[in-house]
Amino acid sequence: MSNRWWEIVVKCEPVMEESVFWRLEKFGCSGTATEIKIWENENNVESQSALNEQILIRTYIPEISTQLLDLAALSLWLEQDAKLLEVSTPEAKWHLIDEEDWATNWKQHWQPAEIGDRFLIYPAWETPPEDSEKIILKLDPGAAFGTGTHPTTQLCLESVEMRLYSNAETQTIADLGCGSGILSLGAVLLGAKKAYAVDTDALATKTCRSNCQLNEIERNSLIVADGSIEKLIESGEIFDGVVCNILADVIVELFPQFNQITHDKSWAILSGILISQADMIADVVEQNGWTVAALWKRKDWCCFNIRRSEY
Ligand SMILES: C[S@@+](CC[C@H](N)C(=O)[O-])C[C@H]1O[C@@H](n2cnc3c(N)ncnc32)[C@H](O)[C@@H]1O
Repeated sequence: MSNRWWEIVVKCEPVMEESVFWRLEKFGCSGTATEIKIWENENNVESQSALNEQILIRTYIPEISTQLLDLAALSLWLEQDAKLLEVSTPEAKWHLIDEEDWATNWKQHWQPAEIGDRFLIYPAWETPPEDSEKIILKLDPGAAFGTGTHPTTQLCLESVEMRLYSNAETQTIADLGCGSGILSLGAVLLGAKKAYAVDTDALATKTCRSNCQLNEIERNSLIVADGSIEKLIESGEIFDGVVCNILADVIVELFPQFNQITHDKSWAILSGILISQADMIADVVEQNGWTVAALWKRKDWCCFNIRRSEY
């Protein structure tokens, strides 16, 4: 049976070879190989003839075992390793290879899973039980992120459950970087008044819309739009809660605009953040007048529960 693999290519200085191999092995890659390449050092104007020897390390990991967020984390770890060795930052690139039979294979591996106390995530192609006490959230994530298998999604959905525990029907939610829509769907299924989901990836918003239909969500209860925080600002809505599971660097960029879409008692859930990036996020949160209420961790990842008021 064939499936899709990520081909990861790291270009780095030869001195990093061992540490890159170790890092890739720890990440779960197999079949790692090195090619020696010599590039002209275009940045070195003074010595036009100087050559910059770099190596290419090529490796593979099944798509089923990793997600884009993990690959971004890998890239960050490589950058940190290079800093420790005091060499230039390696360039890591990845792409998917071989699509044959992928969907079938992936569907066999993705099974229904409980998240938090209330949710049972069900693949669209399976028949959910009729007598479950859980809220059944049906998903066909397609190519979008958000099956519920990633720790950051789980942490966010558990936080949404906690936030909406007693007052769901009063809450309007923004889902910034919605992917499959799992977080805003979860909020609406918990009884939230309304949710707005945005994503810069048109495939994600398309998937989110079809997941709304799958879960029989009324059109006005979950609005989906292509774009980012500017779409939420344009909506003119002031949100009681914002969920945002994107990479830390993107959160840092977007967070100063959170005050334009929230009121002074709003809350937010931030994830997609490596534990090593928590201090950076806490600083940005506090600099913008928000308070960190709780920090949850799972594996290498963390999730911030924050609020605008001080109490
Ligand atoms: C890690 S996924 C999260 C998906 C889902 N919310 C979850 O928790 O599983 C991040 C999503 O954010 C989207 N994204 C990345 N940068 C963005 C930005 N600046 N504004 C809006 N969405 C963005 C990506 O396309 C991706 O679908």
